[in-house]
Amino acid sequence: MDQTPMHEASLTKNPADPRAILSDPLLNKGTAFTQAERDRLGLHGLLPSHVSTISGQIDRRIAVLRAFSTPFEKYAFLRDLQDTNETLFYALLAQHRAELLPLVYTPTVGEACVRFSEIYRRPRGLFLSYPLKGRLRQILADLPFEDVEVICVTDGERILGLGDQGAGGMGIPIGKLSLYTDCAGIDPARTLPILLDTGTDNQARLENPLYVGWRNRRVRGADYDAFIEEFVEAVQERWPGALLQWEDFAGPNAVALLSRYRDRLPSFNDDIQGTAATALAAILSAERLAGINLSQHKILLFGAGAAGCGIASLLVGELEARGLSHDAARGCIYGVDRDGLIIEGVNVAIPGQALIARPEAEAAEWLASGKAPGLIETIERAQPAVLIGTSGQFGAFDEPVVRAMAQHHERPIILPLSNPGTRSEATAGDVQAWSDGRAIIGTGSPSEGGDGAVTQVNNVYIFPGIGLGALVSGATRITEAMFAEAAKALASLRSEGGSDALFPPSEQLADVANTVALSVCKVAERDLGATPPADGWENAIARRRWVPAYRDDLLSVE
Ligand SMILES: NC(=O)c1ccc[n+]([C@@H]2O[C@H](COP(=O)([O-])OP(=O)(O)OC[C@H]3O[C@@H](n4cnc5c(N)ncnc54)[C@H](O)[C@@H]3O)[C@@H](O)[C@H]2O)c1
Ligand SMILES: O=C(O)C[C@H](O)C(=O)O
Ligand SMILES: [Mg+2]
Repeated sequence: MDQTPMHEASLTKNPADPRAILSDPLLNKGTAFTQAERDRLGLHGLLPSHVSTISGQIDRRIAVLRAFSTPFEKYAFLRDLQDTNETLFYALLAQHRAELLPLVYTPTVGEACVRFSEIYRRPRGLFLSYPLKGRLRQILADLPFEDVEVICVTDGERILGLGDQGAGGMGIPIGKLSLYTDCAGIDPARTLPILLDTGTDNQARLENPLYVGWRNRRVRGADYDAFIEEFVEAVQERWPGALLQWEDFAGPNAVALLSRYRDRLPSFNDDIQGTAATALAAILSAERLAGINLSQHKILLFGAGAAGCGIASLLVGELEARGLSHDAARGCIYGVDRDGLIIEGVNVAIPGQALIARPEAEAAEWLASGKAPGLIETIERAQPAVLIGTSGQFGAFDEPVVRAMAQHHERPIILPLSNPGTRSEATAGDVQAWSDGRAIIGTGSPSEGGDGAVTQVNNVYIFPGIGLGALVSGATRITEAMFAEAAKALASLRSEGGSDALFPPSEQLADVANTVALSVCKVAERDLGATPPADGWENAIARRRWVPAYRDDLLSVE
């Protein structure tokens, strides 16, 4: 006997089931289906009577969203909208970007990753779990994701500063790709979030009966590497030329995967390279605001992991470009990690730290106490003009630290970049208060407790434009020069209006993405031989933009 439930049977037996269009988030218009569409597509009865416009829908959705009391509830509401009506989701986001960005992205996306299993409802993107090893090629070949242009992938091990979230990490690629569409106008049908589920070492997740991921400790070493290799080969075969963004991998894997794959496909690590360009742009803006010359000052990086070492590397390149020798450029940068000031031969923990390790001879006096100096001691000795936090250590920039920074500089530049706010080295309000309002401040997450002059220094100012520029120019590689130029392009957007803002406000992220994309296209033309279209890169960038408007060709869909 046929055991198929009746509603499923009728769905499969009738491919023209009118409900199919309502459950396709890229085609669904909800109450905005016109009477003619309802007639033609057989939607009468399936929708309430009122025929809305997209602007009416936006007004209704934003009113409903504002009635929720917590950011997490609002996040779940927005994700649900994204999974049911993607056009409306992006139209809403474009119209209310400043309000919604902190919900679909940092900081709320962090809580959403921690609580991912509680709100998991519908499939989005790909979960490729380790037990599928050996089958990835076939799985990708069989799935109906055609024309994918941008992939964001994580294994969930370093989700913001919140550590290992296993499969819950999927929230991050979903959020990043939402911004590829919102800011850079990449067609959502051409984006693909991927979670490589190689297990989790988060005991709470492993023990939680609700956890939706693969309940296994993390696969490591050669087995892990082979799985990633299989994944990359499968991606290259299925979507040749697609851009692959590595996101929120734990430090050592982040560095290793970038160096293994950066020359094999258009690919970059957002936490290393996107963050570096963002931080450099913030420093270039702040330098002009403070009226200083960076090459005559010291910069202190607190937390020299993937992000910190990426920033160091791009900074050294910038200082060299200004005429400093390699050693002089390195000498401008100090790194303090969990074992104090990073000193050659003493406490270099990862290869990237070697670039900024202080020579042992120079540090001999400092080591007299038998221990590498900590943050405050390093500030007192080096008197840096810039302090950057990528440590994930909440409150590490305390009052003595900020006061020490403010003692030697009229306008100290203080950038607690760790996310989310619960992992930030300092709040903007505290930095303002402890520096008597003199500090130039940028925080990774939207600032809480600061006034209007605090900039969100987050790689969302860079990665959408990098991706857009790479796609428009057809770049086969994402190069360091692209990040250096992107940083300069972003810094050039600082308004000279007298405010302390380092970047334009988030409302302008679409313009920012265009500017960054243009700088990438120019580097692709100069260094990779990309050919500009006859009417120039700007027009090519503008032409590419997907806009969140309902399709008006549904009446002709067969
Ligand atoms: N604002 C942004 O755009 C942005 C971008 C990337 C990363 N981040 C944030 O930066 C943080 C770090 O990211 P990552 O990818 O570099 O991670 P990571 O794990 O590679 O690096 C963190 C570093 O901090 C060090 N650290 C830990 N405890 C410390 C302590 N008590 N004192 C000094 N150093 C300590 C670790 O040893 C490690 O070197 C995260 O919170 C992340 O959210 C922000
Ligand atoms: O995701 C963000 O908000 C920025 C960055 O990529 C991070 O990992 O913190
Ligand atoms: Mg990240």
